[in-house]
Amino acid sequence: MTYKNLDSSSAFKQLQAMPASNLKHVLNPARIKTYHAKAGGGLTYHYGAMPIAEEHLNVLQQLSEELSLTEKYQAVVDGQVMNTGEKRLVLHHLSRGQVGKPVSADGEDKGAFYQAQLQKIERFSSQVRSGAILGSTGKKFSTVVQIGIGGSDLGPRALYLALKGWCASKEIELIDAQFISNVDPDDAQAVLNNLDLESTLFILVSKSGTTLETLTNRDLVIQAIEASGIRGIDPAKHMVAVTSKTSPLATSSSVLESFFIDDYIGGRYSSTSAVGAVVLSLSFGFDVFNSLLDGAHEADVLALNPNIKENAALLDALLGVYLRNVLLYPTTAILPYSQALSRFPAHLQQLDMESNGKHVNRDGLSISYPTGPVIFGEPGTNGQHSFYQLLHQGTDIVPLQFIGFSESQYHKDIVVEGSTSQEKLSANLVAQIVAFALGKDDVKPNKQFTGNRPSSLLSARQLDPQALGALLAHYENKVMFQGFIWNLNSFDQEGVQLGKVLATKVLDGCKGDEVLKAFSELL
Ligand SMILES: O=P(O)(O)OC[C@H]1O[C@H](O)[C@H](O)[C@@H](O)[C@@H]1O
Repeated sequence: MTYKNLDSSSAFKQLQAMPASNLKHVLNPARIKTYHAKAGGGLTYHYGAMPIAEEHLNVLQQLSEELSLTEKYQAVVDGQVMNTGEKRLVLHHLSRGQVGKPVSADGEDKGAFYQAQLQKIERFSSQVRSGAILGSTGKKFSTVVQIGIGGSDLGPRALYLALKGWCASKEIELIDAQFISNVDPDDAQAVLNNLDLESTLFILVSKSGTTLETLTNRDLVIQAIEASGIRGIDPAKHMVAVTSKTSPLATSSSVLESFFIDDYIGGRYSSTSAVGAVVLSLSFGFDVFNSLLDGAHEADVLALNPNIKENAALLDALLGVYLRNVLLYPTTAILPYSQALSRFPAHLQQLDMESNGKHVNRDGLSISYPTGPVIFGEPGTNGQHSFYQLLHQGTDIVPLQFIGFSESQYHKDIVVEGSTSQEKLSANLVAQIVAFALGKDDVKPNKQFTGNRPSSLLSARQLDPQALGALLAHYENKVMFQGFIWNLNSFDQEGVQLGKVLATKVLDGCKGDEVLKAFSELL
């Protein structure tokens, strides 16, 4: 298996020498019907509006082989140490099914460990949902509140919002979930204001068990419960923990129950582990969460295929690198035409930018080509009335990743002027792809659309648990493959440490650091 920097790849040099296809000339119905690949969970990845032709795809296939991309993925799922910075295995795929060989570490079978945690979560969540486990004053739990930040917040929150409507439409009994993440006390207070504490279960989630924001919010919540004056209420009976066995939280006796993850699942990859399992199983029931795992596993299996035309995540990764490293586009927008995916772009921001926002390769050596793009996004059509102006006519070209579904979740809709709202939503999505690709001439310069602006589309019939699981895994695998292409270690995040260290110094009175002191006096 070869590890080398992208700029030493002969396929990459070949790609750089090839002119891009102009979408204004190549986009046609036949191409749209041909350029797609299955992405699992009923999802399809469409790449007809990418500025490439068969020649580019052939060279991208060579690039994939030259850089041993699927072999590296195989090494991940077989349990090799692929997080080189922290010398750890990378096992998030195993949290939703076995893709490679059985993996043992720390003297245990890791697949069995994740399964055992899932079984424990299944039991606990069904006992809470049935009322077999009650709050300390005898009330049934009707709300759960996840306290966590980063990967312990963004993914689970995005998935909760994504499935709430689908579950309601299936008449699945919902336990409402809320989230506290920011150390800004107003975040916790805004959630606490509307809670009936007697029927609330808090889920304290921190893999490390040391994150300042999360521990502070835990204390804030405990104090609020103690100060509530509710007779007989016991904070310990209203809190569960999700953490790693080695964390300081693991031995805490002040929780009702603990669920475990381990150091081999990074925070931003932890939505399919206990980090997402507890809140989603409590809210929707374990079966819904299990279907999400099935969709993710299906996408993981597809991602092993060495044929890039049959491997949506790999192809998306390669096309993304083409846009970033050959055409030198610095950003990517995530545009879900689904209100339920309102927090999905925020999750992808962490997933992508914390994984691949790196300037040294996996061996710690400087690299001289661009790596991860800036990721941002909002649901359509809202974004159309906001930042799409720049996307259509700005001086930077921003590659676009559309996500869309032909059916709504609730199936409640109205016909106005001959079309349903869902049809209007889909029509807008299609219109945008074509407008970006083909543009429009006009005698007035300010009304001209230059076009040739690339996009892709991930689509499915409906945003259901399988499609959502596959969507999540698609992006995790895309980011992983891009990390391999850039020769990065995508699984550590040293870039977030400096700010944490300096914030501690500020809290300690800056200890001789004049600049920190000067700034801290401003607030
Ligand atoms: O789950 P925790 O250990 O509390 O970590 C929460 C988050 O904080 C860190 O600063 C990392 O940048 C994130 O990757 C992580 O997800």
